[in-house]
Amino acid sequence: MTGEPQVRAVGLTRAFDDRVAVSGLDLTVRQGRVLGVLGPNGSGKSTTVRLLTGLLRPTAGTVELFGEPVTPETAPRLRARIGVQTEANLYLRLTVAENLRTWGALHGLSRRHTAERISEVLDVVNLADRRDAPVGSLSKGLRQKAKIARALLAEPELLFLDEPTAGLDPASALDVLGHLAKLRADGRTTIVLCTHQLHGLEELCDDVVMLDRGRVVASGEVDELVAAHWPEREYLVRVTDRAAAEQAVADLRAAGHAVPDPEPVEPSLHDLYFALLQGEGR
Ligand SMILES: Nc1ncnc2c1ncn2[C@@H]1O[C@H](COP(=O)(O)OP(=O)(O)OP(=O)(O)O)[C@@H](O)[C@H]1O
Repeated sequence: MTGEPQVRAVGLTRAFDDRVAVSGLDLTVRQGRVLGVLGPNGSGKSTTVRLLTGLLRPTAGTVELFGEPVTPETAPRLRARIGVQTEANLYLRLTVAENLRTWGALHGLSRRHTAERISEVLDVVNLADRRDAPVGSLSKGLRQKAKIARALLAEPELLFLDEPTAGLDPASALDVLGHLAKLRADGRTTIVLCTHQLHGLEELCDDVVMLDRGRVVASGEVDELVAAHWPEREYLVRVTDRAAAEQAVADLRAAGHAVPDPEPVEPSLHDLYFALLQGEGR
C-alpha cells in the first residue's frame, strides 16, 4: 500500500436532527485502490459518499481529497477533479449525448475529445443506441447507465460510485464491473464505491469499510479480513462422473477426512439467463 492518500476522513460524523447517519468514520483510500463501502439499507453508505465528495457538510470530523481539506471554498475546485455518479440529476429534456457534451464542457474537455469520450463511455455502459434519445424517455436502468457514463466521461483520477450496478440488467452490470476492473488494473484511477450488492465485487475491491447503523464494524484489506476470519481453506474438485466422485469421497474418508456426500451442481437461473439472452451456451 504505497500510493498517496487520495481520500482521507477522520472522525467523520453526520446527524440529521437526532438521527446519527454516520458516526466517527476514519478511512484512507490510497492512489489506485478500490474501496468498497458496504452495509445494509440505511447503514450510512450514501451519506458517507456525499460527505466524502463535499456534497454534504459533516456535523463533526474532516475530509481531505488529494491531501487538501474539503471546505465550502475548496469543494468546487476539488470536485472538478472527481467523477461522482450520484451528483445532480441529468437534464431530462436533453438527449444522452447532449447531457454528456454539457458535462464535457463543464470539465473543460475539448469538443473533439468529448465526442471521442462520449462514444467510449456509451460503449462501456451499452447505451450507444440511445445516444440521441431524450433522457426523460429512458427507463430507470438506462438513466442509471447514463449517470455512470457521465461519471466516467472526463476520466477522473478519483471516482465515486453509489450502487453502480443497481437497476442494471445482469449483462450490463457485468460490463460496468468489467470496465471498473480495467480501470483498477491500469492503476491510474482511485475508486470509492458503495453498495449492498456484493456479487461481482469481491474481485474488484482492494479494501472495504463495513458499516452498520452508521458505525464501522470492520475495515481493512479484503484479503487480510477474509484470512483473519477464515484461516482454513476448503478445496473444490469438479468431476462429471458420479461414480468417480463417490470413489474419491470414499478414498478421502478411508484416509480419515470428514467429507460430505458429493452433490450435483445444478446450472442456476443466472446461467439460464445468459444462455437464453446473451447467446452463451447455445
Ligand atoms: N437528508 C436526510 N434527512 C434525514 N435523514 C437522512 C437523510 N439522508 C439520510 N438519512 C438517514 O441516514 C441514515 C443513513 O442513510 P443512507 O442513505 O446513508 O444509507 P445507505 O446505507 O446508503 O442506505 P441504502 O442502502 O438504503 O441506500 C438512514 O437512517 C437515513 O434515513
